[in-house]
Amino acid sequence: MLHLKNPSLHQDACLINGAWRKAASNAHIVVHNPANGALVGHVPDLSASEVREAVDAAQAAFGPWSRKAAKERSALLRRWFDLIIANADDLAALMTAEQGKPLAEAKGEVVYAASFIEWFAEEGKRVYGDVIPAPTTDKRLIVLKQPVGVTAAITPWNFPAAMITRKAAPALAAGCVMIIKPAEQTPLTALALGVLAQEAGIPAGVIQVVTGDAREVGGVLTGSDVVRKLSFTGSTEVGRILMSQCAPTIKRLSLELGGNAPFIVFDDADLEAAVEGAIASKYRNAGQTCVCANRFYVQSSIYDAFAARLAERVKQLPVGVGTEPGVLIGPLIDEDAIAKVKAHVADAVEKGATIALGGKMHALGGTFYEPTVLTGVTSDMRVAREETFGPVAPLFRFETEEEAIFLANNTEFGLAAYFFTENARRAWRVAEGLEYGMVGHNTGLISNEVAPFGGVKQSGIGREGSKYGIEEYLEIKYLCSAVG
Ligand SMILES: NC(=O)C1=CN([C@@H]2O[C@H](COP(=O)(O)OP(=O)(O)OC[C@H]3O[C@@H](n4cnc5c(N)ncnc54)[C@H](OP(=O)(O)O)[C@@H]3O)[C@@H](O)[C@H]2O)C=CC1
Ligand SMILES: O=C(O)CCCC(=O)O
Repeated sequence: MLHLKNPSLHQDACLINGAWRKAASNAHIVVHNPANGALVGHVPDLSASEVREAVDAAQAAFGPWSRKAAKERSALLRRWFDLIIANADDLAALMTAEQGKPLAEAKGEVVYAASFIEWFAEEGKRVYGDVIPAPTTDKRLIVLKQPVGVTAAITPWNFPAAMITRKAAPALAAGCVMIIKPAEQTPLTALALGVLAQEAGIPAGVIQVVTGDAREVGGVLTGSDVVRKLSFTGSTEVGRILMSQCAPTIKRLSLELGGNAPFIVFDDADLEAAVEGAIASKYRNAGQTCVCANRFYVQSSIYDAFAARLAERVKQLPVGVGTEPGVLIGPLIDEDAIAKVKAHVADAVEKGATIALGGKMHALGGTFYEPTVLTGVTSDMRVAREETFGPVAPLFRFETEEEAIFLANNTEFGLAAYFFTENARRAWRVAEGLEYGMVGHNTGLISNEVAPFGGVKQSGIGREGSKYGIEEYLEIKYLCSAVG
């Protein structure tokens, strides 16, 4: 049983037009704790017509919200930020219960999630237009920035809070309104954020949270011509479907999709720093982030030393239920996730890889998998091409810088890449040669609210966070005024 200081955060209804609503049919979706399968709660399985009510409410809310002064929207967002920070312990407890990540990591995510609201509350006040010198004296040319309108977000289970605020905060700051559909595994954190948004005084219809069957809800949101933009974080496969569903109404899109992040360790790297960077990048959220290192390319002359040290350090990572003190690796989200990890490891071993550490289910069973290091990994293995989304570090060997860059880029994905070298000239060559939206040099952690997050190739479209993130929610209007 989950005990929260503020029990109102544990919602079993959706936020539609300022009211907390269950499905008229009483249908609901059950939320389980991935650590033990226990019931955590349930949320409405809304019908398409109930989701359409949210779209109508958003349409009605857009005008008044967009006409508020940016400073007034900013103050409301700031209040939302303050409430999230004040309720961080409860939000983290909810998150750990439904998502599984260790409590300290969940609290870290709550603070990270809040940081987007704080940042965009400020950025909203800095949406500047332009005055363009006209080619003739009788005209004045002005560029106005205006909110896109009604927007929708479809978000994943791996970051139940941050993937919502990274979308909602710039949307609201820009003057847009947003309907959010969280993942079915982690809707409770999303609803709790809705409770706090309402408490902050954000008006009815400006932010709404709907839960239900993904295809049905997604169908309404993508099919509506009232919804002018969709922001999605999740798999590339679903991103493709949503992109095609948005085509008939020519919606604006932000897509933050799958990755296959390379992590390159050159022989001139600080080995200890590279090992720590590898742990931070690979084992965060038990390997379930789109920016997690997925392929380790290690230069031949240091391969054995790096593998041995990495295995030694990974062995020290405590695995367990996220509420237990000191745990760093929680369970995977569900049976499908475990099946994928097992299949990737089995495929690698069958094709000649060696298990240096782990490589099997953890003694806790369920969806706990041992943090794993594989050596002797080659390009014909599934781990080279597919995102494992689990705590498995496959180590490939390379000889030259050119080869490392070629191998790193040899994928349809292009989200995050990492490399370790102490050589400044090489650092520039490699950073520029990597076909990725984000590159970490001598670090395994790159995410924060002030930097542009996003990918190239089939990892997505658009950027979130940073001064660029708000542009995704703004339209440019050109005004030509004849004065002569
Ligand atoms: N880029 C990233 O951050 C993420 C990448 N992934 C990758 O995707 C793999 C699968 O994870 P999974 O959770 O299935 O990711 P999905 O892409 O299936 O889910 C992400 C979100 O999309 C929704 N969704 C799924 N199908 C549709 C649809 N047809 N129409 C509208 N919305 C839809 C989901 O809803 P619902 O939960 O209700 O089904 C969820 O809210 C992972 O193993 C990982 O490789 C996963 C999560 C995040
Ligand atoms: O996996 C994801 O899509 C969430 C991104 C995590 C981060 O912001 O670093």
